[in-house]
Amino acid sequence: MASVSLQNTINTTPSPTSNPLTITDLLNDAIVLINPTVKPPFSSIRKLFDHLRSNPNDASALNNAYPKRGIFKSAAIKNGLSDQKFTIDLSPTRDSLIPESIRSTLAPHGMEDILAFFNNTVDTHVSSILSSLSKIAGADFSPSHSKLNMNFRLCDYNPMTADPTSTNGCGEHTDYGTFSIIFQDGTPGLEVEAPYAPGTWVQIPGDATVVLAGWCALILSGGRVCAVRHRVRRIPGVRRLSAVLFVAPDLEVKLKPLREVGDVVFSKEIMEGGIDVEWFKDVMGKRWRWREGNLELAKGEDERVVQDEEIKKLIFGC
Ligand SMILES: O=C(O)CCC(=O)C(=O)O
Ligand SMILES: [Fe+2]
Repeated sequence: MASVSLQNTINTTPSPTSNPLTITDLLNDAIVLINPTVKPPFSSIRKLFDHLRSNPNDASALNNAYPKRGIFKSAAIKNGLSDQKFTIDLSPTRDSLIPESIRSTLAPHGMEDILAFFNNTVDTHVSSILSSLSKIAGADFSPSHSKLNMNFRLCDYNPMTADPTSTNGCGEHTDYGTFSIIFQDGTPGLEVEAPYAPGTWVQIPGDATVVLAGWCALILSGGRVCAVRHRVRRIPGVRRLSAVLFVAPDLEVKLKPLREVGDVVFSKEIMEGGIDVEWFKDVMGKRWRWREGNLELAKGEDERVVQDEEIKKLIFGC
């Protein structure tokens, strides 16, 4: 993505001196930093996580509103190998399934503020980001995003997990959808891989709000938009909160380039439009739920396969 405003405070691993590229070179085309008009209500986010952890009945009632996957995920309490974080996964659909009685129980614990924040962010930012992506792609993204397929995620990188010493907050991955907006509470930890220097991780300042693109944007744009790998490193003993808005194409959209392909070679399946967003989300979802500790793989499924490698095979055919 274009026009990245990067400060000198961004550090890379390995250190910038060992790399001939400047920081701007490293992340240009990868992310955009925005100055959001609406700030996340981090005190409400903290309150809601604390409430759900100390009131298991309310947590179960919330999860029963969406029994397919649950809403409050706390596998990291028991699993020291998964991502060491708790999450609350909301969406407009999930929101509409939460019974009034649970909503009013959770309202004083931050829920209403949080939903209002996400709805406000959608109204303020989504269509302008879709227009920017359309410009970069040279193709209109709005028809494939007419229903606004979105998810709202809250993350709590809490020191009180099964492995308090682990630095793994969120393993490296690329989001499946079109773009994600990541809001942070001021605590660093988010790192982005430089697209033209694989293996070089750039630390994003903790107060930055970042827009990064996912696999669907790369495919729809014919390779003109980068899908950006990122991860979160935990600082042991330090709590970090984030709020993420994920935007993806409508579920029935065929995932193929909207115009002729740029410098990228896509698999036959992609070029023929054999994969739709719903199927792709399902395949991706299985891997990320495993990484997050919320899914056991079936016997014979290879736990060592890295999510991004599997997905690259599907998209690029090798
Ligand atoms: O917490 C963050 O800063 C990023 C989380 C993330 O990348 C994700 O949940 O996909
Ligand atoms: Fe992500």
